[in-house]
Amino acid sequence: MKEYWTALASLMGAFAFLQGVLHAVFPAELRAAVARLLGRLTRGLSPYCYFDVTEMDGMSTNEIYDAVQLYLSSTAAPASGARLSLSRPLNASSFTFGLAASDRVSDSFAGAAVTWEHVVAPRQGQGFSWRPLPEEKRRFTLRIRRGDRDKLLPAYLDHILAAAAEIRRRSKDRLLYTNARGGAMDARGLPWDPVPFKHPSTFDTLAMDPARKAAIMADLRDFAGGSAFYERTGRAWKRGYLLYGPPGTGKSSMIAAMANFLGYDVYDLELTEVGSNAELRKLLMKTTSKSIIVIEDIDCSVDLTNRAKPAAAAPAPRPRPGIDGGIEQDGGAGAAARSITLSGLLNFTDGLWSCCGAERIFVFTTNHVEKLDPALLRSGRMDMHIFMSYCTFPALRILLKNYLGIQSDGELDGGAEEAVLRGLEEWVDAAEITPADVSEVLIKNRRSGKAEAMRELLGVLKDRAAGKRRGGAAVAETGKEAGGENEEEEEEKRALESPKEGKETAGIDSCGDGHDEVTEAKKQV
Ligand SMILES: Nc1ncnc2c1ncn2[C@@H]1O[C@H](COP(=O)(O)OP(=O)(O)OP(=O)(O)O)[C@@H](O)[C@H]1O
Ligand SMILES: [Mg+2]
Repeated sequence: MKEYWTALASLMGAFAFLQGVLHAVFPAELRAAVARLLGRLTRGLSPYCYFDVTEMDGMSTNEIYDAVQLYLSSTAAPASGARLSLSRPLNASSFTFGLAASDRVSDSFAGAAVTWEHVVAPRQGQGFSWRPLPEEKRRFTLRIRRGDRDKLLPAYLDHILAAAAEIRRRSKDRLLYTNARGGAMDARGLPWDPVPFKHPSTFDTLAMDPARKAAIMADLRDFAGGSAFYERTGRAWKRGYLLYGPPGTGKSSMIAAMANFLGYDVYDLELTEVGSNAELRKLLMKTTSKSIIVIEDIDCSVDLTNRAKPAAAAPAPRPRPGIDGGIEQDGGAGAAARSITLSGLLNFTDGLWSCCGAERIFVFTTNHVEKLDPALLRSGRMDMHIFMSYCTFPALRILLKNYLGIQSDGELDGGAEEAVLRGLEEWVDAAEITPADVSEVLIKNRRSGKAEAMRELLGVLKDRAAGKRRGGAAVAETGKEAGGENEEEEEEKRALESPKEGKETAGIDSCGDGHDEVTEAKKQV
């Protein structure tokens, strides 16, 4: 036994000596070349071929990497002993399984077995870069048999991309992206910050006229399933919606309902954070398909009334980190080139750049549609103009259902409650109350029981209608003093005599078929 240990020790000594000599005699480059050659030889003899899916593709993120990660976490079977990393993004409702570094999972497709390995290596030396890169290099390596290559590629990758898209759509968690960093990119080359989007608004809870709601839902359904139609007609697969109306009528709630209905992510584009048309284009290019790109309060964001000249009166974008990480100063000679113009925005929604992805919806909201440039409202840009009106009786019924659980008249106890409901029907239009205000009253009083809550609401409606009537009379009086009443004011006064006749109609105007005009909120008072 002793001789055995002595022989082993001298063998190891000889090996260490030989290694020292090799290192001294052969330079590092030569040794690396030999290692590469050996690697190539063994790969040449191997029955498998390998494909790397890296996390970063040059300076941008690789969509296939994200898709593979999502697909593997839900479908592939971890090899025995594999380690899965578990994570849950802040506020997300479910866990995400990921493959830990250097672990493998197996999968099969079209009768062929494949293996995925997750390889994580530290990034060596950042080198020169406009922005910091992730500290680790990550990639998935796909191993398939040489004979299966034609059968699997590209069909297997298409399958993974489709499956990942479906998983994303099914998952309850939408993502809400914001561009709070201006155009500055993060380490993965994205100018958008995602947070889980869990807005509970749906078309069921949205208070608006059921016929109009059904029309919007049908339009969205047609859009989402319209891949063949858009291809056949040569149209870009995108659609624009303009939501307009007073504050608190449900414009933002409608956007959330749209996202939840279609299973799309939402990009909330803050125009005041965007310094130039070029930056706007970059933001657009970094949005994914199946998404809703929202610009809220478009009339307040930037001055968009003149196509030709840059936005001189626009709120000045604040100094912010530029794309290359430096601080951009606004003002001076380059300021004009660094502001958003109407034509820049039109290109964003309608120009060639708007087609750099598919299945995207643009939604603009405003409280003052009359302030918008007609060019922005032209058909093809905003295909559907949706007026979000004050609360009507059908909308009020939905709020009564949401907050008090009143589904139908049959649930009301006979005379008294029924009478209050009829009172609500009679006064709701004249009160010109927003669904937000109705919701407030119902939330405040819901603990006192439905009868009491409805009575409170009726009181509020009557007070408001009386307030409007007083306001209207004062206007009429001023008119008289100024030289006589005109016919319109006469009519207004007459209408206020009876609340039922003072009614605001709401309209949806689908302009996709060539109508140019915005449906105005017609006040028939
Ligand atoms: N049509 C509606 N249906 C259901 N709830 C509504 C509706 N409109 C408003 N609400 C309620 O009022 C709140 C405010 O509504 P929302 O933010 O959607 O209004 P908005 O039209 O976007 O207002 P703003 O113009 O000020 O942005 C919502 O959280 C929701 O609870
Ligand atoms: Mg809003």
